[in-house]
Amino acid sequence: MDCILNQTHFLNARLADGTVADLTVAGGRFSAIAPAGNAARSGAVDLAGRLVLPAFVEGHIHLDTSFYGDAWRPHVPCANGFDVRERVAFQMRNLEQAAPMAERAKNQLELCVGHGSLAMRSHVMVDAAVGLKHVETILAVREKYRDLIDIQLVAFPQSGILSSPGTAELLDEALKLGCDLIGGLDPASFDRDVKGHLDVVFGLAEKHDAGVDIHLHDRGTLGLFEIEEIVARTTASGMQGKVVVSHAYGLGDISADALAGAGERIAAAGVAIMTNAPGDHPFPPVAALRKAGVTVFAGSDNIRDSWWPYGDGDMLNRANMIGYRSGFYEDWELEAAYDVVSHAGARALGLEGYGIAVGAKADFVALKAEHVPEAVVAVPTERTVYRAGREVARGGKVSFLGCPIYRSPDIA
Ligand SMILES: Nc1ccnc(=O)[nH]1
Repeated sequence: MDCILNQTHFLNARLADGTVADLTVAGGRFSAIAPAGNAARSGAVDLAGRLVLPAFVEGHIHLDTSFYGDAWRPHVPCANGFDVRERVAFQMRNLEQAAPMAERAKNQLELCVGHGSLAMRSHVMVDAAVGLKHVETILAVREKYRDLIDIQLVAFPQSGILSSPGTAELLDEALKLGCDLIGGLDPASFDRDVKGHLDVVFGLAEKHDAGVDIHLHDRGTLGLFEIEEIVARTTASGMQGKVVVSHAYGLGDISADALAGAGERIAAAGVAIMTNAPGDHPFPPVAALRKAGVTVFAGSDNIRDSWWPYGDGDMLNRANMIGYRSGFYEDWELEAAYDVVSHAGARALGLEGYGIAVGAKADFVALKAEHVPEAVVAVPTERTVYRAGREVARGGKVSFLGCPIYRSPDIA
């Protein structure tokens, strides 16, 4: 195979709208999409009716803290109900004996690419104890893999901001080093100072023209109150479309009336909500929020780390979990579950050139399914993943085909 082939044809691609098309890729982007049977055939890849979807969007992961690919670490429950501090203590104890962070991050990253994600957002912890060590390591991993996957990094204050003196300065530094977004963590229950916490977060966002992505585990009306504070700040600082509340468990256990008003306000502020439909936690009502116009997207979150032993880096499986927990049965609902791990994720992350369209990046997955609803319920494992029109993974494994393609100059 010609590794630096600039133009490629893909024949007989089944698109999400049910049509079968021939796709032409030039310079890493789709240059033509025509009804099947029209493309030039020499050197073409026959997709034989496989469903072609844009690569999935892994919208929330922790590349620095997974044990995936390392020794199995049995889960240790919190002593007295969910407690972030306990989870972090467990994490730090175990990380001391774990394989080097770059190696664990690579294992996780290849797991995600293997399943068809070619864009991701990773939170990377910053606190007084670890300083910028995690950020520096994950920045280097991102650089190494930049031609394979697009990675956004969030400077994440895992030990709070006000309760971990020096963290605000470290977050500032992390943004200077190359993090794209500023994170946050339960301003009420963790730092016990919603205003003080958000002052730092939005202050740094403004200073660095960075997006915001806040971890919010706080439940019920406390969680809702914090979301409303974030919504107000977003509007006041003109940051519509650049702010995310991750987890937002509070939206999962409030009354329908409270939710209706909140959904409208969240949508109006352009604040997106990330959920992974986590095990036994209440989670945001995906259908109701989407109906209100909120961008709801998803991520694996933790993969085999201190939080839980689950996680497989497969966003199609995540769509299945989200659909299952949401009680989605009809085709349009299954399509919504798929949207959460694809187009909605692209919108939340502000990705340029996403989709199967002329001019879009040729980052896609070909899989054996009749259509999107079937893909969501069947979660086919037989998939081929293409980055800029070149095969990079097959059957769940990154397969570089021995080509030194990742330095080729025509990949943006
Ligand atoms: N779900 C979470 C993962 C990692 N850190 C957190 O605070 N929360």
